[in-house]
Amino acid sequence: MSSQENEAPLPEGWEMRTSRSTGMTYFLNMYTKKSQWERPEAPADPGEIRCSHLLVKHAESRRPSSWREENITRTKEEALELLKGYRKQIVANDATFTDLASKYSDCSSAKRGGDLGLFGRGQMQAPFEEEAFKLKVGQLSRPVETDSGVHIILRTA
Ligand SMILES: O=C(CCc1ccccc1)N[C@H](Cc1nc2ccccc2[nH]1)C(=O)O
Repeated sequence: MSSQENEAPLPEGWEMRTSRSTGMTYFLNMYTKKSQWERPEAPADPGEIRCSHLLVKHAESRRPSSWREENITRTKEEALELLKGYRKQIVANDATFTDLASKYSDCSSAKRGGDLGLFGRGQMQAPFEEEAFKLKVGQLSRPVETDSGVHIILRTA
């Protein structure tokens, strides 16, 4: 075992193993149970994560309609301003994410406080996935734009 292998701690979610057949060191992703020979440089991809989101749609949204508003006419800029206001309230603890998502999210997940359940890569629109998989559990994203509108995302698991 070279000195390099037992030096700096491994990124989160990885463990070092020794192959029973070859005695070689390999690295195991503790979430997906996938192994690799190369020493990982980044935290292990969790495979699936769980998030809630608050979506504010606008006139250019793919489907400018929701349970809240049959015909959504606000501009993208107005949507972003609204969303920043909600984010500020949440960060200042003046309101909870669940409460604001339930009241104001233009996604059907509003009925569940914005909860989208567990999802893996390849299931959500790319900008949403990219931001969501960067979040640590409990972390709230900055505003993210998708074809659906503008979102803030809370990673819950
Ligand atoms: O696509 C859905 C349903 C999403 C959902 C997933 C899992 C559980 C519950 C809802 N709603 C769209 C709005 C929308 N666009 C999104 C893009 C990314 C993530 C969630 C999104 N929600 C819409 O209503 O136009």
